[in-house]
Amino acid sequence: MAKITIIDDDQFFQDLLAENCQLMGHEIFTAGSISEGKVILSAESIDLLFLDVRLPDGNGLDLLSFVREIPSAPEVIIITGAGDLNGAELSIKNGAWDYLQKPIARQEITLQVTRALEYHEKKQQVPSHVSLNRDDIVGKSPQLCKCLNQIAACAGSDTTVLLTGETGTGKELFAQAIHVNSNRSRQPFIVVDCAGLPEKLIESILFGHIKGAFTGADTNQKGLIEQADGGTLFLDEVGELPLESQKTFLRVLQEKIYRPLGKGKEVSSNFRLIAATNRDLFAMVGQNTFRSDLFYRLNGFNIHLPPLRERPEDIENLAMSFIFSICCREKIPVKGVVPETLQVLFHYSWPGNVRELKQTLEKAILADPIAPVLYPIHLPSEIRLNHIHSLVSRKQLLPSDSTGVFTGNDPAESDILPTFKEYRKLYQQDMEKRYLQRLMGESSGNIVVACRTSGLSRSRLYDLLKSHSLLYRTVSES
Ligand SMILES: Nc1ncnc2c1ncn2[C@@H]1O[C@H](COP(=O)(O)OP(=O)(O)OP(=O)(O)O)[C@@H](O)[C@H]1O
Repeated sequence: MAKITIIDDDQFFQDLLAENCQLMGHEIFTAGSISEGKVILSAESIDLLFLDVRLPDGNGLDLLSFVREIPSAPEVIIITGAGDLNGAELSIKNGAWDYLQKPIARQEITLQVTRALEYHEKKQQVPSHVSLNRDDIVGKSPQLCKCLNQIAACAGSDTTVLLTGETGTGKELFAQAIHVNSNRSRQPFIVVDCAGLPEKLIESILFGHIKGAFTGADTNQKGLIEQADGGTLFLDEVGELPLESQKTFLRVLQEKIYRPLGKGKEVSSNFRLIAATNRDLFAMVGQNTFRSDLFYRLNGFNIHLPPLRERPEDIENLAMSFIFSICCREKIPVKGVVPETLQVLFHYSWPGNVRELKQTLEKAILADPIAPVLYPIHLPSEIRLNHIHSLVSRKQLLPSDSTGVFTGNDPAESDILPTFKEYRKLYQQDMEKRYLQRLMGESSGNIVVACRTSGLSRSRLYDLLKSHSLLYRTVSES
């Protein structure tokens, strides 16, 4: 049994949430304001906090810094009304577990409580907890959390870090996060693109030169190694370095001294080294295409970033975050997404990983900037076709259950394409049924509340419930 606090001044919602969590076997503490909430949070060892944004004595998000200092480190689920999305996004970046927008279905509450408490329990088992500024890193799959914990463990030291993983998994993003979380964060983060270094100019680019060192050297030029002094040197795509250039790197990485071209004496630079590659450096050492001494110099602390297909739980969060940031950048209203679109994204294997997901959403949004919602039709055809093929191969072809209600499999994917009218009817029935289920759940069966929320007359609502065979114990008082 976990301890859950609900801070919300909406009595109806507070009761609904409390009842739901009690049924799950948890102990509930409720508060209607920030000040009442603080009293509970100080007195009890709380595991999960539901926090409303608009509270009578201030903005709920202001409580987050207080919550961060609580020894039990509760998970926080932000409750928002329409229009609070900005603050909610910010709270996620500040470590909140998730945010839910009212009205919220019971199933959604149950799922979030289960997941957040599972995560909280696992987190308690990690012996030392190091706080981490995760910046723009989105995702909460166990695989990603493991990498974040590794960052937290190594950021504070000067250990050399080797980031490995397929293209687009976020190696550069993680390298930046290590820098930002280190005590060098106020100093430069210098990227060396090892794949694009012209072999002939490599020494000049890395070590710099003084005026007159060679024809065309008209001024003194600082090299990347000097620029990284005091900060972090990030060797991106280090596996692409030709053997000859590897030798040039080795000495400066080992001894941190170098000689700018044309200069008589050597100079030193104090940098922290991070490298990244999508190649298997160990195998390359075996094939004599990568120097073993350089490999062991780089491989101080290895963080392997898993491909997106191995952590599909992150797809939805990444997609929502990208849609939000792309729409803000384009100065267009933030688009909604239908579950079918997420399903297509979910079933794709993303060989280009997070970068490909981001570019796909960029294309989808820009293809129809004024559409308020992203439908599967907005996605590139190869990704949609991939989804259709996977549906077909799983033989999910039958559209209806015994009541004739569309059950979630798309009839357009079945062997026989239905007429447009049939297709629309199946979809409409499914939508109606889902809406009514949620409506009645959130109204706790109160027919007056359900009519007010839905805008339906009492007789129309009864007719609809009957036609969908939805039997509810209804309450009539207002
Ligand atoms: N967990 C994440 N959260 C948010 N954005 C991410 C995440 N992972 C990757 N990205 C984004 O995906 C894109 C690719 O990431 P990045 O350049 O760090 O990948 P990479 O592994 O270094 O790729 P490459 O090997 O091709 O250089 C960037 O726009 C980055 O911001």
